[in-house]
Amino acid sequence: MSGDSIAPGERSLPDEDEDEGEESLLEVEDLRTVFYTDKEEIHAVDGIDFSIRKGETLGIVGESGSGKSVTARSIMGLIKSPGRIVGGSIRYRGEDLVGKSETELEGYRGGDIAMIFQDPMTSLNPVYTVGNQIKEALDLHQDLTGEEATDEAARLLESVNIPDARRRLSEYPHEFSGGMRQRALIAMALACDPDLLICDEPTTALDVTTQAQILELLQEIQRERDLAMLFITHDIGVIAEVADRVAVMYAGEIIERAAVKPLFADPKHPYTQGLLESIPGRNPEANQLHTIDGDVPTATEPASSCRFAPRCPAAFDECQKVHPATVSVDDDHTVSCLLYPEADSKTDRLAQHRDTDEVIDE
Ligand SMILES: Nc1ncnc2c1ncn2[C@@H]1O[C@H](COP(=O)(O)OP(=O)(O)OP(=O)(O)O)[C@@H](O)[C@H]1O
Ligand code: NI
Repeated sequence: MSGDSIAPGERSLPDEDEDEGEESLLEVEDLRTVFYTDKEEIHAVDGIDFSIRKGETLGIVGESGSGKSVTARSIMGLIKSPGRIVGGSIRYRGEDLVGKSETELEGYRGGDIAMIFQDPMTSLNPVYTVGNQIKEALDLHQDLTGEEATDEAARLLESVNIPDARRRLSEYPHEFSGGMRQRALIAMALACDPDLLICDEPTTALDVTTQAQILELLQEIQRERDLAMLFITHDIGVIAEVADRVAVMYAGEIIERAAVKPLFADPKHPYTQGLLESIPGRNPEANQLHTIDGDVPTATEPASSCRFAPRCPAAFDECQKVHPATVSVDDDHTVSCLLYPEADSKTDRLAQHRDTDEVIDE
């Protein structure tokens, strides 16, 4: 069903973006989402850029409050008052989703783009059987009804490894265990036949064994269906298992972006380095688990400094005064930190960061 929602006709072609324009399914550019509360403005997502290519998994990792869920909800068109997308674009197959009507967005949601949340109970309706809920999605998105829909629903439950699938169609969500519910939710998402699956902490509420099984299942499904995935987690260890590319978020910004291998082998940002040190077993000499002291600050105004500076072991005076620009340190590896470009003198670096909103090349 992909592409159906994009009507043919006369419209200007989307900008071909650099080298990845053709294969990018989703391109997010300078996205800004603000919550206007009685007390303050919260810049929950503050100018982020990333893209997801067909069939790949982009992991977004960051501590609690860094803006991961608001990013996901912005893409899904689920930001409600007092929140608002105030800038940037979210292009899906070249079409900007920002500014689309609720009806148009409903066409994408669950159709082209599906989402799985941390707590399956909030997405499953307790008063309908699991089978009915999957069949409703099949009716809505694949025009399947009656016997055909029942067969397909059973097949979907089997495909997410729920034993005795046909019988379990007539059970209610509360009769399923936590892991089974998450599987049922994945089946529901698949009933929409999406091209992009957004997973917001899908395994956080599960025990370790179930978590591993669900991660494996998601990867299997992705390979089979050539799905693109946006995988959100606070656990950088999980990222290593599922992601092809990674975006590290901090206080509304993406502070480092790279393919998973270079990010783990050679993290550039002190925050990323700190997150990696917190993985148990990664640093055998450490006799206690390293954690970064303090919390993610709430961004209540546009950034005029490095928001990580107060917690950063490498911070110097200017970090409190200059907002770091994005530096390209390698092919498809960027970092937003005044320590880069590494080869330049401190004076040169600061001048570049002060002067530019564009990417600085190393
Ligand atoms: N409806 C809302 N009203 C006001 N502020 C909000 C709202 N939703 C999110 N925020 C704020 O936006 C910021 C980012 O929140 P978000 O939920 O995206 O964080 P997160 O990275 O997903 O964290 P977690 O790992 O805890 O889920 C936080 O400061 C949060 O308080
Ligand atoms: Ni979240």
